[in-house]
Amino acid sequence: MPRFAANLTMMFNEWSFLDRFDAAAEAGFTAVEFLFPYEHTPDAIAERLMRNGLTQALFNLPPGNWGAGERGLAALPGRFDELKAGVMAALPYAEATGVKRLHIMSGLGSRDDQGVFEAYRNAVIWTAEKLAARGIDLVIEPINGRDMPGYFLNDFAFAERLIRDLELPNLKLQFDIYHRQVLHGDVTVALRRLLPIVGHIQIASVPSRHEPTCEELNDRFIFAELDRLGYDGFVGCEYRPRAKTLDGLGWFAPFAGERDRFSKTTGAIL
Ligand SMILES: O=C(O)C(=O)[C@@H](O)CO
Ligand SMILES: [Mg+2]
Repeated sequence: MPRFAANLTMMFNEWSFLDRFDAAAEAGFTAVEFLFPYEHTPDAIAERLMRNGLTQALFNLPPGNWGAGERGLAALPGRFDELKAGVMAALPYAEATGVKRLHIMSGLGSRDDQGVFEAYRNAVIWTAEKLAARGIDLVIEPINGRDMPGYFLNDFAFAERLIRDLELPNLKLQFDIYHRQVLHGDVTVALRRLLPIVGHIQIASVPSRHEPTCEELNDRFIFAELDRLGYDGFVGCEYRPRAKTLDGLGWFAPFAGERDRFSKTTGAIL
């Protein structure tokens, strides 16, 4: 059974950010993820995780000026110092939450521009090495251009090539099933092939990005396939609820008891 992580940026928006942890645990989630924790202190986030017995599955490194349209700094030549400062700013959050993987967003830019490519490659190498020393994986996620026009990392084959070429043991793929289907399709075969380099998975229905199990893909088949493949990582529920979050959790009901299957202290499957 997949270990689902509620995405607290998209789900449980009926609650204030910190109260979303309590609501997700109450709904049966054992893990959470979100885009950015940086408006809150590391201690405040850690306290909510602890109080609710939740595992922090993932969050993103600082993305630059999000409000001004920036979507990461890695591929932006001339912003390397700022990227490094962002990584350092994220480390106290990683330590407080115990998270084992962080997502680096590439930012906007053309993959055909050599300077942009080199900036991205260097940023990924520097960050992966910095995180390796702390036992944390770095994940990169191809994102489709309909949701994020101009995003540099918009191709699974490119991401795969980079990960395989760099041979950094803690550099992995964030396989967002929603983006994969919009970009290329062939979800199941891609999962089978790429699983050895996958560090995190996310799910939403296609094309609406609402709750899974109701549109283009047979999500239940994919969940069973992840079990068949022996995937033991998290599946982030990165979807926008169609209406109220709790009203849309029918798809999750068969999985909501999973919290009893994991040791809260070791994370081991019981
Ligand atoms: O958009 C997505 O998909 C993500 O996973 C985010 O982390 C980046 O916006
Ligand atoms: Mg995603």
